[in-house]
Formats: sequence, structure tokens, C-alpha cells
Amino acid sequence: MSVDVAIRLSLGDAARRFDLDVAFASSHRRVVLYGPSGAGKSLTLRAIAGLLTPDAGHVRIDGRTLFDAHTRIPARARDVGYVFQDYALFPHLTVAQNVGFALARGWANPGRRHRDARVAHWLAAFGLEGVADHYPRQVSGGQRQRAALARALIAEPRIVLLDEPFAALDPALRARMRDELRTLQARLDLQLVVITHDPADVEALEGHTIQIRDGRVTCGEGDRGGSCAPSIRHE
Ligand SMILES: Nc1ncnc2c1ncn2[C@@H]1O[C@H](COP(=O)(O)OP(=O)(O)OP(=O)(O)O)[C@@H](O)[C@H]1O
Repeated sequence: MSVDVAIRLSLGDAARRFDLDVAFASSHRRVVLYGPSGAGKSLTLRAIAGLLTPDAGHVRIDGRTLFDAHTRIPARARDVGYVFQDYALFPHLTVAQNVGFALARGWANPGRRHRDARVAHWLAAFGLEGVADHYPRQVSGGQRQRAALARALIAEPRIVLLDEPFAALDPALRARMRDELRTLQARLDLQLVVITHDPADVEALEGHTIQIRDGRVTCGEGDRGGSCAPSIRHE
């Protein structure tokens, strides 16, 4: 498992411009993009997922080029899972329907009664059977997060991108969900790229930390000053 990213992107106009220029590569199972608000972490994640097209550079996962000067693999064909910061569950679909959404054919909502075996598997894996028929507003923050993770994992991606996965949770739940994520990863052959601005996440995740500031990779672990060369590390 490896992720290899080098992207450049300019956004905005002359009055308000943001330049992103990040490069890093890692085969660590947990890559942590760490930096303050507005650093460019979400833009980087969205470019990896194919939700945003960089001006130049490349995105490679496990050696497969998803983006470069000649390649534009659309988001749906990237084999990449994405968990949004606010989980982005569909409010009008139940937990089970949200989890099964990626399996639904066409634009029709997955039927309320129909339950694929894979949906049942992931509901059980995340302890969500009891709230399968509840709507997102009727379940707890931790359950919403698990539902969002299950929705990302059901398509069996090689890599899952998580944007501030713990930010919406209260401190006690945050600690538990960090443990859950690590336990889950121990069971699955999966690479995670996690965004956070919280040093406690960095410590708990014990991943390969890439620090991003003002649209640049500033340094990796053990290098707190100056700018760094693209950070490359293997587990
Ligand atoms: N479409 C856009 N046009 C202009 N600037 C943008 C656009 N989208 C994002 N930006 C700017 O790019 C910068 C980086 O945004 P990004 O969302 O990647 O930050 P972040 O590091 O993920 O921070 P946060 O944790 O607050 O989400 C911000 O200053 C943001 O205002």
C-alpha cells in the first residue's frame, strides 16, 4: 500500500489567492496530514479523491496513476473511500440505506426493506444493527461516524481518506473512536490518510505525520523547523 502525491493548485483571484504545492509519499498504513485550519489539508485530500483537479502534478496509489498530465481517473473509479468532516450522511435515508448507498444501482435510493448481505455485515461490524432503521438525526455522534465509515468501507477501497474524523465528537467519544479506528485497521488490509489539526490525534494514530502549513509540506516528525523536502517513509 502506498500513496504518492505531488500537486500544485491555485485557487481564488488576485485579491484572495491560495496556492497549494504539496508533495509526499508514504507506504505507512496511517498517513496523518497535520496542520492548522486553512493550511490546505482538505484540498489535498479532495485532490487525492478526485473531487478536485490540480493544475499540475500527480496522484498515485499503489503505483496506479490516478492523476497526472495525461491521466484523469474520475472519483468513482479511483477505488478510494472518503469520509467527510461532517460525515455527510443523507438525512432522508436510514443508517442501513446510507451504508448501502454505494451498492445502489443508478440514482434510485436503496430500498428500505432490501438489505444486501454486505450492508448487514458492515452494520454488524460497527455495532449498528440496533439503529439500522433510524435516520442520522436519531443516532449519536459516534454512530453517525461509524455509519459514515461503514459507507466508505462497503465498496472495499484500498485507501480511505478521513477529513477530521474525530472533530465532531466529544472528548470521551473521541478517544474511543481513535481506538476503534486503529482496531478496525488492524483487521483490514487498508491504508488510511487522516486529516487533523489536533496533536492528540497525531499522537494516538502513530502514523506517518506530514505537516502542512500555508499550502506547503513544512516537515515530518522530528523536524520542527524550516521547510522540508518531500517526505517519503515506509512502515
Ligand atoms: N474555491 C476556493 N477558492 C479560493 N480559496 C479557497 C477555495 N477553497 C478553499 N480555499 C482556501 O484554501 C485554503 C485551504 O483550505 P482547506 O480547506 O484545504 O484548509 P484545511 O487545512 O483543510 O483547513 P480546515 O481544517 O479549516 O478545513 C483556505 O484558506 C481556503 O479559504
